[in-house]
Amino acid sequence: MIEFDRVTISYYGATRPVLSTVDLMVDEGELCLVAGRTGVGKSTFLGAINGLVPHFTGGHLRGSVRVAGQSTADQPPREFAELVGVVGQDPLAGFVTDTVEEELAYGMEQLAVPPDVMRKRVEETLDLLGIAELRRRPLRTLSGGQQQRVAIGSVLTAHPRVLVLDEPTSALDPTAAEDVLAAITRLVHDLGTTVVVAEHRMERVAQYADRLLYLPGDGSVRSGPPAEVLATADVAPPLVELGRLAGWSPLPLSVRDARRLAAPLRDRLADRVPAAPAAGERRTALEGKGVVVRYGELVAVRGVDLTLGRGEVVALMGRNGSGKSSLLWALQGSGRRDGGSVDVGGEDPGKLPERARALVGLVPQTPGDLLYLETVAAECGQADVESGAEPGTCRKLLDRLAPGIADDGHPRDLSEGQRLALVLAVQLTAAPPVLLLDEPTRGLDYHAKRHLTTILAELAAEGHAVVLATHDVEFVARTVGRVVVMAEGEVVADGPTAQVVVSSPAFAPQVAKVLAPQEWLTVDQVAEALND
Ligand SMILES: Nc1ncnc2c1ncn2[C@@H]1O[C@H](COP(=O)(O)OP(=O)(O)OP(=O)(O)O)[C@@H](O)[C@H]1O
Ligand SMILES: Nc1ncnc2c1ncn2[C@@H]1O[C@H](COP(=O)(O)OP(=O)(O)OP(=O)(O)O)[C@@H](O)[C@H]1O
Repeated sequence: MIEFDRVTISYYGATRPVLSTVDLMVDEGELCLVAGRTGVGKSTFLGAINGLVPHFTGGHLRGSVRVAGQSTADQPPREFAELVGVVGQDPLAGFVTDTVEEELAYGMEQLAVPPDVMRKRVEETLDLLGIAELRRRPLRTLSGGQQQRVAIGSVLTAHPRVLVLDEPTSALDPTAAEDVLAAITRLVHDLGTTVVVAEHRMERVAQYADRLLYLPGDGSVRSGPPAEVLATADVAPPLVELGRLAGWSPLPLSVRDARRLAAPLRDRLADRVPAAPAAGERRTALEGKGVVVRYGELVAVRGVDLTLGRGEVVALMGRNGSGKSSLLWALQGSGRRDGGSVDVGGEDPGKLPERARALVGLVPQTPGDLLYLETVAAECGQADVESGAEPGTCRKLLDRLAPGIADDGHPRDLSEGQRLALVLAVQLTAAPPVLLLDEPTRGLDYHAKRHLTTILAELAAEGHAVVLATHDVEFVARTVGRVVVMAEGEVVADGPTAQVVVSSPAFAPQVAKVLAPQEWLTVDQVAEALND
């Protein structure tokens, strides 16, 4: 169905090609997971399938890419729309209409699908993605995860023969991610749709994949059965790491497979307890009382009380649309706040717009909005100057999160994960007393996330308070000491990580599911216990 014949892709100014002489065949009805470290070229690879690369992104392609026998060189990407449906990394950028319903119908209108069929598919898709209530909503008023659902829905309705998805679950809550993947697997089984999906959170997709396309970073693409390729890949989901640690073969890709192998490991761990983080006496860094955020009739945050201690790293979790981003912006001070108070060291950031950024930093869901200079070096230099940090501070942080980014590159040309890493580095350089991060792991590989965990722990040790709104349960398990869960604008759970996540079907990390009823959260904890 998809055929790469000696494909080499280079961007201008780059020292080496992103892909080099790649030969590859993907059969009809296969579900392929594309994986590799941040910035290796996953989006470039996906873009080549419908000709977006190089037609829209610039760069140069040698060799040929064919889909269902048609070459991408001969036709512009829009001619491929009937054949290849694409969901990009930034849903908002891909929207062409104003409301949810219009967006779901748009693709079908272009293909002249009869109105009665169109109606039916729109209804099915609204239900499938749990967005029926949002049907008349303007797209720009949706939460990040709601937008991502619409973006996926609008492509599914057109029933393309090939579906290309770039990090399709990065903004979805764990349950929604499972639903979307189930819907996609159904298309593969029922309609023979061919699916190519890039995803950093491999734990969400690996078990559904027929094949793994792994980009090691040297321009090649390694292709094979997921468990086989993962045995040596330098990115792997927690289950695979646990399997490597315990010596399981074949490596498990689903929790169910892992549980079957796990009895001996549970026995070895039976008399150990996971090391618990020490919770000391903490001075308050931020106190929010009765915070309310309204958008017209809709109350997004309903009188939330939240106190953050200095030295705390806290995760804010909860379904898409439960009010996490709204709460973060209200706490930061530049977002809406229709009631309640926020106190940071005796000041209210909402009443001091010019001071707000110095008191509370926020990395938004679309981090690129914060970048406005021409080069990576200029952004880093500016961050050092503005924060009074030693020259080179920001660049060092960036290198820990995403190594190898050129100084003279334009932030616009960075991969999604690289751009997020840059914005994180800028904010971490400023290091205000309170730091709020909205979904800070999109586009980041497992190594980058490990470094982020360490950097946040260092900040906490210096007395900063950090809150991350996230759906990345694996990142939460290794990074935070406390989890706050929101539902419909209210806080419904607040406590130590293990207590909140272990027994939750949605928020439990893979290790907890495999080793339950024991309360292990991460592979590192298990490794440490086995070494004792
Ligand atoms: N339009 C462009 N011009 C110049 N360089 C680019 C362009 N697009 C991407 N690059 C560079 O090419 C490399 C591959 O980028 P790509 O977006 O394909 O990576 P990725 O694996 O999808 O990354 P991520 O995991 O962050 O999504 C990166 O180093 C990036 O900086
Ligand atoms: N500008 C707006 N106008 C109207 N409604 C809005 C607006 N911004 C957000 N909402 C709604 O408020 C609710 C909370 O949105 P918010 O972005 O805070 O959720 P979230 O928990 O961060 O979601 P996600 O996990 O998807 O990012 C959602 O139902 C959303 O559709």
